[in-house]
Amino acid sequence: MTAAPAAALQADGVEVWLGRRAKSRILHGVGLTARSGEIVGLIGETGSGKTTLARAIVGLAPLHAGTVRVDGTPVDGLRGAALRRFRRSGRVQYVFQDPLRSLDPDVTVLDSVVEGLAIRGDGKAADRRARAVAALEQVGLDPALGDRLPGRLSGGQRQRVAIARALAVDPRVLLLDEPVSALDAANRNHVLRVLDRLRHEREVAIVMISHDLGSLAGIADRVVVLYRGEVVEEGPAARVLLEPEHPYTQRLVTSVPSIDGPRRPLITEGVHV
Ligand SMILES: Nc1ncnc2c1ncn2[C@@H]1O[C@H](COP(=O)(O)OP(=O)(O)OP(=O)(O)O)[C@@H](O)[C@H]1O
Repeated sequence: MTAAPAAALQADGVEVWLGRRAKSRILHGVGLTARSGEIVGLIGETGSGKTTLARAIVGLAPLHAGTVRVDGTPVDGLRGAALRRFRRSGRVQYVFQDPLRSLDPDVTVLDSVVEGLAIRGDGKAADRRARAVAALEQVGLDPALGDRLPGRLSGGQRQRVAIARALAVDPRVLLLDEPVSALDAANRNHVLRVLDRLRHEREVAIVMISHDLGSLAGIADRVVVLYRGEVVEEGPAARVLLEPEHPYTQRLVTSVPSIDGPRRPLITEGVHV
């Protein structure tokens, strides 16, 4: 019998302390795993530590303890040139909650995606442009929008540009912080369909932080529940969202107006590109 391949992302025992003078422990030994092609929902109330966990995974928040592995290789202890090489490799991509933070307001959409490839040192300039156009098409954006500045796009379009920029470098792991919460229903559904397609086509592991449990019910395979910096429950999306076991998850789920059920079809009409 051959061993199962390592998860694309495996974080174990992640502990993070933050604060300038008086530091407080924000994460208390958190574990998070995502396999290729899997979408994992990360939920929890405001301040539970979701963003901090994503930042710790990409090396933006210091790890006090714990490990982060990508395809089985530890990446948390990387320093100096090794860390720069890992960052440049683009194997883990983090898309901020506000896509404007991921995008330079003075750089056109296409150049912004090209720039992500250039940082990685991928291919010749002409190849990078072709790959950037392909990435925009993959997220359902008309490449004609490539000449626009981010400020002249809708929120949904900007979110897709940020995802295209992250995807262009062929990541193994994509961390998305509230990718759909600020979007209207049509744009939300479009972004969700794009993610669902990409995990199959690109076999990327996706961790999706979201307050929008209805969206997660439609797309996530597994859900991890964070409460005050600890994982209190995790399991298949259907089980966690429809039959939560932990009282905290029960409160979280019942505070949402309606979850129609996992794997409900994503709405397809009214798409704005
Ligand atoms: N730089 C920092 N210094 C000190 N405390 C911080 C810092 N960043 C975050 N925190 C604290 O860490 C805790 C977790 O914050 P975090 O942003 O990870 O939560 P979250 O679950 O992502 O919340 P939200 O859903 O509102 O985005 C909060 O109590 C927050 O105040």
